[in-house]
Amino acid sequence: MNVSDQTLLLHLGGKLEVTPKIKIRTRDDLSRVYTPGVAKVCMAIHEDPASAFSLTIKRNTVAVVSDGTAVLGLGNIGPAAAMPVMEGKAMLFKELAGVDAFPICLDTQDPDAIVEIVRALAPGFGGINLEDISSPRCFEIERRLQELLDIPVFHDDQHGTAVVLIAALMNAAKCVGKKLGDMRVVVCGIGAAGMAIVKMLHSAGVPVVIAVDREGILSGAKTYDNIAWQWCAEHTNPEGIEGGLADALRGADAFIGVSGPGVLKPEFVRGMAADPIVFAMANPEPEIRPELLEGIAAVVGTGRSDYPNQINNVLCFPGIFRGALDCRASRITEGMKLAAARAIAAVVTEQQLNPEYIVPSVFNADVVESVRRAVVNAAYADRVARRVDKREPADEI
Ligand SMILES: NC(=O)c1ccc[n+]([C@@H]2O[C@H](COP(=O)([O-])OP(=O)(O)OC[C@H]3O[C@@H](n4cnc5c(N)ncnc54)[C@H](O)[C@@H]3O)[C@@H](O)[C@H]2O)c1
Ligand SMILES: O=C(O)C[C@H](O)C(=O)O
Ligand SMILES: [Mg+2]
Repeated sequence: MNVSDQTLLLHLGGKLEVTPKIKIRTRDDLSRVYTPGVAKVCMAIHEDPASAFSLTIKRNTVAVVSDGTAVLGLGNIGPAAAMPVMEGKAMLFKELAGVDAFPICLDTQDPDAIVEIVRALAPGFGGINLEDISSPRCFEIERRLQELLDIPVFHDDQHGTAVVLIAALMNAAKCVGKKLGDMRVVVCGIGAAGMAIVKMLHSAGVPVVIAVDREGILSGAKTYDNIAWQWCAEHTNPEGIEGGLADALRGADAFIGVSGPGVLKPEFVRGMAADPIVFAMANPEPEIRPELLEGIAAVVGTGRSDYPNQINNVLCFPGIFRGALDCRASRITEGMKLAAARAIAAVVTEQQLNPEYIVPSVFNADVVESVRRAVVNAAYADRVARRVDKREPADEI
């Protein structure tokens, strides 16, 4: 790596800073924002804890928490090396949705310690975005934290990815004239992202899902120590087929990769059903480079910004948290996630939809607002919204 590398230069000193909203010019200002005036505000919150949402930054803050165990597809590179990704996520939260997000990288890989630390730091936050925590530890960490906290705990690599994937699949299916309800879909890489994708494919009505990981097709004939793999063995692959990825893909309508680089070969795609859909979402290097699929696949997407159809959780997490914060949701429900997926898909109009444009651009300003509205409405419908105002809250972000 070169010291003049543009990307490294851009990161000198990090990508974020904290900026006060009020100027302190006089002694009067000082006694209001700080002691003695601030004491009155502290006591107001002490008497009515819910007022923390109106009197502190809690109404607009999200903690982006990682332990550095599954950073992009780079693996267990530790908390310090995870910081640039978490700073990047925090930037996107602010730039795209006005959310004040804090990158927090923890120097422990012990699930009990992570749960206790995040529980203890939650009072100043309106939401917790877990990021790049390896599976299967991530499932337990998320579940336990959501049980302990009354603010949304959302593991982005699971649910953000699944939401955007479902949006992409809805639109890709339209492009090739197929229905989700008739599809045969292969998911490769049953980790954080893969597990949530499999579950959401079920909720979206896909009848045949086949899950593949390093040991090949997950099958009910075997038992697995990994809880995600065991769940898939019991709930997917209804025909009980066995073998590797090539076997799984024979006759399949879609490949969804959230595994690692170079896993998919063009010849496997040639064995798929007519008009194959290939979503190679491993970052930074996908399961297959799109140029290898020219003339073979009907629709191709990756997680990267340098190819068409960027299927990346950045299309979801800013809007879903914007909506959750605006209605003060206590959690993020299945209904809110499906509403977000439909909203992302619907940003691409029938006229615009084509195999190279199935998901909106990250820069499309309609995405966050559409997701926000859909999520707020679903939160009220699912009775997890705690803001008294109805539906169109929080223009005063
Ligand atoms: N595009 C997006 O928005 C997006 C979102 C989340 C994750 N991802 C990417 O998806 C990948 C997985 O992320 P994760 O958070 O689920 O990680 P994870 O570590 O939780 O899971 C990865 C899974 O893939 C499996 N795997 C790895 N190599 C494999 C291979 N050669 N064949 C079959 N299975 C293999 C692993 O055994 C593991 O179960 C990463 O590359 C990540 O960057 C992309
Ligand atoms: O960070 C990204 O670009 C997407 C995703 O969260 C990942 O871990 O790959
Ligand atoms: Mg991630």
